[in-house]
Amino acid sequence: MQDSPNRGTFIVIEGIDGTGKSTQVRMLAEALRADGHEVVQSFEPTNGQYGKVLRESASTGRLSIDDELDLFLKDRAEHLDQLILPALAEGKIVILDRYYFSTMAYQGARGLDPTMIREKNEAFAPQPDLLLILDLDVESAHQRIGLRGDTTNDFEKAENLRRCRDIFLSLKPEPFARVVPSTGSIEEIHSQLLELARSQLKSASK
Ligand SMILES: Nc1ncnc2c1ncn2[C@@H]1O[C@H](COP(=O)(O)OP(=O)(O)O)[C@@H](O)[C@H]1O
Ligand SMILES: Cc1cn([C@H]2C[C@H](O)[C@@H](COP(=O)(O)OP(=O)(O)O)O2)c(=O)[nH]c1=O
Repeated sequence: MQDSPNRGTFIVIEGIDGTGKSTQVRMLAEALRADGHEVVQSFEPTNGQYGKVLRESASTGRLSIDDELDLFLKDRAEHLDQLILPALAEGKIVILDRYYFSTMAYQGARGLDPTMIREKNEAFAPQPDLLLILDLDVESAHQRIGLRGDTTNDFEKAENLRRCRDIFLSLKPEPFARVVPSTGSIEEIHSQLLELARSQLKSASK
């Protein structure tokens, strides 16, 4: 399936909240379209039947860890089936804002073993060709999204995100992963990501 000769290129952008993922996914997709590629951009959790339950749970009360993991897996399987794999089979570039590395990080930070989470995902979800991890300290990321860190809730969120960041950084040795510091300007980071994506596309076409 993923190894068909017409397969496109699968790029994933990850990082904790406020690192600039959605900004960079949009800019990267536009730049690659301007280069003449067909690009599909998407995000997880999706707006599909399982993704909706996950989004609603953020305001209606958090699910049990097992139910949460189960829904992220179902949402991803549906996303792969309906959008990601068909686009790759047609030779398109797919760019995702979050994928199973977010499950490793966030459900891992909540107490599950990231290695177990990875195995459950890789049983059905292909590895991306390029994983771009935007890295920023939790305080700066919080400032960008307007959290001040002066309530107990903010403090707990910060502790949790520090664990997420560490899990993302643990992926650094993977051959398909690149950690990009998200401390520069939006334009600077965009240039770095575009260069990495273009060199991936070049090596894939050899
Ligand atoms: N490199 C950057 N420097 C300063 N602000 C940024 C940068 N990248 C993004 N932002 C701003 O930070 C906020 C969060 O960015 P966003 O792309 O939504 O992040 P994420 O999708 O990772 O949560 C937005 O207001 C965005 O304009
Ligand atoms: C994809 C994914 C997201 N998440 C979390 C991360 C986010 O806090 C939340 C919603 O993701 P997202 O919509 O990307 O939020 P934001 O735009 O605020 O970054 O879902 C998980 O816990 N596990 C996962 O597998």
